[in-house]
Amino acid sequence: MVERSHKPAAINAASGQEDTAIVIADSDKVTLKLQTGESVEILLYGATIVSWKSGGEEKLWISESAKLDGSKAVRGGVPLVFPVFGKHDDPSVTELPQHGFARVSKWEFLGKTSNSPTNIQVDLGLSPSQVPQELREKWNNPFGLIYSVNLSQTSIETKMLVRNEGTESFKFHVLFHTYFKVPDVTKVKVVGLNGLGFKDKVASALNEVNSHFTLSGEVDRVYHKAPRSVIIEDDKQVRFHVESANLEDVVVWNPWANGTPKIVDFDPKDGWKNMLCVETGSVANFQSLEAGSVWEGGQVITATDSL
Ligand SMILES: O=P(O)(O)OC[C@H]1O[C@@H](O)[C@H](O)[C@@H](O)[C@@H]1O
Repeated sequence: MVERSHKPAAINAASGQEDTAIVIADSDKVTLKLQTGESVEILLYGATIVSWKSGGEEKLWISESAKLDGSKAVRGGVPLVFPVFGKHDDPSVTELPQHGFARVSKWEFLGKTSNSPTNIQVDLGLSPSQVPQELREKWNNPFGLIYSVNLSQTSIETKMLVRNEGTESFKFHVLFHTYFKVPDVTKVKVVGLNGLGFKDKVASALNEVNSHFTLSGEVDRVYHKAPRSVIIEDDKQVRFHVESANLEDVVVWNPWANGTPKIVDFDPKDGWKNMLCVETGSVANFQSLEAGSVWEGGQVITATDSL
């Protein structure tokens, strides 16, 4: 149970009238719905956002064979990366699996923290007792996470609060691993990352073009000290605006045709054409958190084609 001074009252069932925003929570999932039709679905497993609908359309890509039963991390939506990004040789995290344990732990629904007909927010919490035992032993730090998801008519906001509840400092990575749904990734431009230093995790074919890049092959890049604002657009229009707060890095990932056959739960295999991960986080360096301290970072994603 995550302790907090102003813990909201949990709601366990449909709480709204038909003319207002509602939150529906069951033992596996929390659903937020605005009266204007927008919605978000969050699995308690991993606190993974598995659907975001805005303007009548799904905005997130999710694999047709994604496991939604808590048997493995969800392939798609917005999985959460904590306390390590990828695999890392730092002794404090080296035993952990790729991307840590937040995405494979069952979170607690803490409740609804704001609500109007056009805006609704829920909080979810994770503490060590909810982390699978074998993983908890590999990162034995007393911590509390509070993950807030806020839905409004054209945007979602995701915020992570990390609290050190121990007597010694610890370090961590955190990342919102967002799978954006796009009509044709070969036409996508990511605007805002030009000229930045990055770590290339594959020797990829990537065409740098002035203030943006287009994709023409597998890409897996960690852009360090990225700007707060990144835009995903294609030949037709700006699709998404991603605005981050207190997050230094942006990861861009698409496995392309050669990469998807190696990912067992990636379906259809040509689904890479319709997805792009643009992931805001703090992963190039560790954040260090003193005993008793709190860190917070987040992002707002606006679906500009719904405006
Ligand atoms: O297959 P996973 O563990 O969900 O990771 C997917 C990808 O996640 C990205 O964030 C990483 O940069 C990639 O290297 C990785 O392949």
